[in-house]
Amino acid sequence: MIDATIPLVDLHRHLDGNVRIETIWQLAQQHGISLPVTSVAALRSIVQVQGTEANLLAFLSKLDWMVAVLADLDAVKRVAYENVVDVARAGLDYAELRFSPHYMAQSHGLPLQGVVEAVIDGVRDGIKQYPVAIKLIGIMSRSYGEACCLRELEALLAYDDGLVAIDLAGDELGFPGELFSPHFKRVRDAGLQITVHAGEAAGPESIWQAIKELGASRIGHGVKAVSDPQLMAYLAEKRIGIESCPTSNLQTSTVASYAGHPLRTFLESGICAGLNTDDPGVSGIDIQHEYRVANTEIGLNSAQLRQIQQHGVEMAFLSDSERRALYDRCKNKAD
Ligand SMILES: O=c1[nH]cnc2c1ncn2[C@@H]1O[C@H](CO)[C@@H](O)[C@H]1O
Ligand SMILES: [Zn+2]
Repeated sequence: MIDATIPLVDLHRHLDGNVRIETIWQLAQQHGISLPVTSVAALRSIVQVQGTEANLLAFLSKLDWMVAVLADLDAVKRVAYENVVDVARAGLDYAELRFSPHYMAQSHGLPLQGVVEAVIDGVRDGIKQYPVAIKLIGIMSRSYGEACCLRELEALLAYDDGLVAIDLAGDELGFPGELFSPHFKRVRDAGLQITVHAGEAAGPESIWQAIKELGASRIGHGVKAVSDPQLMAYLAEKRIGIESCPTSNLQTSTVASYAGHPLRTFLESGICAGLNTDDPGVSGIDIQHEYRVANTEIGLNSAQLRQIQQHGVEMAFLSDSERRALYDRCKNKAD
């Protein structure tokens, strides 16, 4: 199902949505943070989504447990490091890990720039020990408003050579993209790439806005694009990459069932769509799970799965030489 000759990538993966349950438990003990449960097993049942949530915001509240235990910068660094280990153990060749410094900092009032530095440090330590390639995407958490996102962006831009792109995530309905036009002007001026969560909770107009006003060259989720044929044609023509995350979409009730996921329609419309995990720790999944459901539930055949895998490499924020190196490494591994 997964082709060993094509690099396996995960481009939409929140590292602050992937804190290990055992790590939450240990950090809570270490820092005297009280949890509403008395065992690791019970913790799993409240941190991981069981079935589906009513909407995006209910799903996002699950991540709060993961950042509630980030009591100091060592904890942030640990989580970043463990994310690299998880990427390697999942059999991925390359991942883009995204994180929101404000979201990670807010529970314990950590310094924003310190958080960015700790994430970069933790990832650097991880890739010294594991044979994976990683790039980082900085997130502005829109749910905290424009002013907070500006501070968050400034902390991220202070380390712009450690990042490949900026994203906008959180409450898409409550905080529409137009509030963040000035922010993305700064991102474009800094020469970073842009991906935006759009068309997940809001409609196709949010995707148009992300592309035309904010400058997104990739879209996170983009589920609602299917209701706008003109947009579908535009996405295909301009090769705007769609970062699909089917299990996340099911768990946030963005789609009612896997069968109702638009991934197949994206492919059949010539759109460059790939498969990703979003918040693997919250969803309790890995990338193999997403390929499996794409096959058995969404109904993609093996040629389509291969195409999806290739799309991931195509839309990765890599230079052409980095992309070639990734293919070469993977080919050597398969030989
Ligand atoms: O599926 C998602 N949709 C929108 N926002 C998300 C999703 N998953 C996580 N975050 C948001 O990303 C930041 C942490 O990286 C937080 O703002 C969290 O709410
Ligand atoms: Zn996401």
